[in-house]
Amino acid sequence: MKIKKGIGTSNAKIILIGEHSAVYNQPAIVIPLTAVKLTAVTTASTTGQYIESNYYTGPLSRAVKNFAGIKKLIQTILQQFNQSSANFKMTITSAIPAERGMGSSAATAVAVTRSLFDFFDRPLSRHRLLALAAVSEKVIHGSPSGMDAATTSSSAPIWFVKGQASYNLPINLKGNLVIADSGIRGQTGPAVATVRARMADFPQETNVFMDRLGQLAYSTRQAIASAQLTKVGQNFTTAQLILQTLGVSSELLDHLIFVAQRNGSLGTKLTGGGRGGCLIALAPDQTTTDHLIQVLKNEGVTQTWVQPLAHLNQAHQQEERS
Ligand SMILES: C[C@@](O)(CCO)CC(=O)[O-]
Repeated sequence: MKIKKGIGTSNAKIILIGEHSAVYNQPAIVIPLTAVKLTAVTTASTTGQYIESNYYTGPLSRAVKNFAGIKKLIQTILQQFNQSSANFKMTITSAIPAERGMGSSAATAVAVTRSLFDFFDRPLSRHRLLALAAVSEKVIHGSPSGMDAATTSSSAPIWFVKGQASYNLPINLKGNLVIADSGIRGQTGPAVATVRARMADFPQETNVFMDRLGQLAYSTRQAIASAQLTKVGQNFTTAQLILQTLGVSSELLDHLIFVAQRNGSLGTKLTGGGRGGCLIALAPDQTTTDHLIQVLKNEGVTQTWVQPLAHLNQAHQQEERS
């Protein structure tokens, strides 16, 4: 007899521009890293509801802390299916490092939702998928823009504005995006809370920064479409200065970004929630890419990924509109 399996997958995500300002309805440009995947597999069981993953292994009922959002998501889906006491085992395997600004929590929510819908043979619209992913993302920082789930569930780059993902993002760039893990956990929740507090205390000044980040997203969109790699790089660097001023960078990130700039990067910034996690650097060619990776590793970077920018154009052309 064939054993029933519910399978869900998702990708890592990298924010090119628009972290934090997306929470305040400014546009963002976000790409999936389709080579860095997360998979959730649900199978039938006779012994309750069991989770096996890097974050938590054990009965679902006992999951706490960093698995609380996913626990709430699973319970919400089971409730909607009238299957609250269904027995199953879910195995989550991930190549996305946790808490590094690469969308690990949203990717988990997306793959878990897809896996459960597949297991119970239910159709899943994109709209419903994103609404459910928000259930767990809200537990993490209260006011998710939704762009992490929109991107980790996609295979094409996204122009994200006011909760709406658009795949109409023409890309005409050569060179490489180098992604480097500082090795320090990012802190999306505290970073979002810092910006929220700043917005409450200094609304006018903080809104100026948000507007500027929004303008940089529009400018980057234009530069991406018209092969202006240098302009994209300048925008990355300007965005980093604003993110630093907002208090979401860190000494280590600032140092690594400085090193990348000194070694051929056309523009370098943190990516994701910040306070740790990853940085992105724009390399115009393979020699610069290899050099950047070497110098960043010499400075203690723990892991690097390279996204060829020309591939983003192909992904855009095969864009999904489900
Ligand atoms: C910091 C933030 O802008 C991106 C986190 O990857 C939060 C969000 O958009 O939900």
